[in-house]
Amino acid sequence: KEHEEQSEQCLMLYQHGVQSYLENNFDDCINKLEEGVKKYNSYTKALQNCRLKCKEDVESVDPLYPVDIDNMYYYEKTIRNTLCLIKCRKAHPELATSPNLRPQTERIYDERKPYEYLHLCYYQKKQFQKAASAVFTYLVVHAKDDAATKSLKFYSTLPEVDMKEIVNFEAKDHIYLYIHGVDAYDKKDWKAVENNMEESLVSYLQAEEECRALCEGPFDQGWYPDLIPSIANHYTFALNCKTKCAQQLNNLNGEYHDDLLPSHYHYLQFAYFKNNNLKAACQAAASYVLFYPNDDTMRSNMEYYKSLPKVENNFFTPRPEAVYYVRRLTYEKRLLKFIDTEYRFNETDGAETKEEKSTEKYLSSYCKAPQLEILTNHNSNIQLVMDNKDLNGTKRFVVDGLLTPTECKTMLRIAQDFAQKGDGYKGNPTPHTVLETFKGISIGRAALLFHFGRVNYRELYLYLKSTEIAKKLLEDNFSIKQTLYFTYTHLVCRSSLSGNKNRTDFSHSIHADNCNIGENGICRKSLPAYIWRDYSAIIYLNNNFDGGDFIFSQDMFGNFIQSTIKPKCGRMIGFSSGAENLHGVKAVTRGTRCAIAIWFTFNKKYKENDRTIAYKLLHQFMN
Ligand SMILES: O=C(O)CCC(=O)C(=O)O
Ligand SMILES: [Fe+2]
Repeated sequence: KEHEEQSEQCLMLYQHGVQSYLENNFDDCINKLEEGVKKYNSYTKALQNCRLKCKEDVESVDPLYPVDIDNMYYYEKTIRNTLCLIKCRKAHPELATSPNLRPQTERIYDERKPYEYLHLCYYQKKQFQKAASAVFTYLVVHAKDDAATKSLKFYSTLPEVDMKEIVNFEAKDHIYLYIHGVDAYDKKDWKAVENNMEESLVSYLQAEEECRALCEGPFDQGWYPDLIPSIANHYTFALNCKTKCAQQLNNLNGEYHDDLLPSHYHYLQFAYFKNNNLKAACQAAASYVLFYPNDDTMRSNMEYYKSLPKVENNFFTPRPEAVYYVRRLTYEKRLLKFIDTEYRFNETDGAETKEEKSTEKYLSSYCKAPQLEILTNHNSNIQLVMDNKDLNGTKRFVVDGLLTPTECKTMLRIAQDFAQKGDGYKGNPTPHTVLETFKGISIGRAALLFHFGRVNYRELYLYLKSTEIAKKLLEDNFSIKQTLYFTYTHLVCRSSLSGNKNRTDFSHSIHADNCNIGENGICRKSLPAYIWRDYSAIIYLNNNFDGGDFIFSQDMFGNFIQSTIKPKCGRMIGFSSGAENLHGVKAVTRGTRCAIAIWFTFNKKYKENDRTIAYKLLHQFMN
């Protein structure tokens, strides 16, 4: 259909291509996938061009009034820019009919999925060289893919395949220019280094602008914030996307070069020096140190240049594009850091109300979320390792293997990057003991960070999935028939502030999760305790710290310890939240101990609404 959305078409072409492959229809597979890639690339190219051109166009127009009041220059520009974008879209057939690609479509093409099948179809049609290049293109983005690696190895043994001719079909211009530049450097062809590196630099910066332009797409706020917050939210979302562009560009055919952009200046300063262009050499050196101010090698190069008779002080002016780049980068980093640390979504409203300070306030208007059924299909590596008897009590158990080491690392990364001091405990950074800091990130905050693009969908998915498995394990082990609801979920880390191994205080003193132990030892099920909690689960993520054992205790002072559980990645403790399960955490005397703590309730009123929002956001994203 002619008017079918571009996004639909790209998606369909991919799906049909894969289907054709499965049906052994290899010609059709090649046609569909090639066409999909072509369509996607020409669509994104057209979109980038419009956005970049319009931005440039509005810069050169005089404003309607000669004085800038109330930031009106800025808004006038956005209004002009919008007009320009509308016209530009109209002028491009592929942009006119469909405003935007769906995230699912973007993911398929950005992750080079078509090449995963395309190479197999090329192979079947005996187009071996193309097959090798296609699988190589796929490998550039999926370096660890086993099947693809094996295929490339196999193709390279075929007599029809010339290893030197294997190319990355999706390489941006700077990739091969840079590679040629490095080759020229090895061959001491300084003029060629100069040319290739200068060209590569221009291409790199251009590619980065294009990538950034693609980030200026739509953003579903999901609710209706005021003018300023909606500008801020949308901008943050785009900004976060933009900061990831360098990552893509630094992938040099599968090898990741963190310093790809600055290294251009490194090569250039040397080439210019060899070509006797001292001024250009000094400028390149000065540009390099903008990125790495403390680089000893470059500093001493500059000292050496300074000592040369013909060199003047003003030679050491960094190049304008480098100055601009580094300034922008610095500002953007500061802004994102500010957002990460200062945005608090959880003002407290007193412990008597619900414990959860709901994300709902910020993402209101979300209601019924479709459940993602895949979530509870867990692997069979989970094993019961301790039961009531082993733990000396009732309604408690320990399982291992809930998370893999990689999954633990992912969760730890979220905690490291985004946990806030005292989260879940009214912002108190040391709620349990002054000798440790306590940081947390609730499922609600993770969902918001995902919404703003700071946490990716795999991470949020893992957070949800692991906690869903915990729920299933509780239900199975305790044969729970009633509907059990999540009431609060947070990922918390406790970090030691004192190396004293003889500490006698607790990281978390002995308590029950749903009542308050009084002087008389009786646990009162009244507010401000979290009386609605019925079950508790703790999933551990690491063991590279000292202390931090979990204990079940008969008394509130820890004089009669019933059992001790050492945290480790993938271990989970499940127990009922009442006085029958007094427990605590021994002091953490070195390092950081992270865990996901989850509470459940039978009382629907205390259901964790943030979780519903998280599902809804994830669902939207995946569809
Ligand atoms: O982190 C743990 O092992 C237990 C934490 C705990 O008991 C709680 O947060 O209520
Ligand atoms: Fe507890």
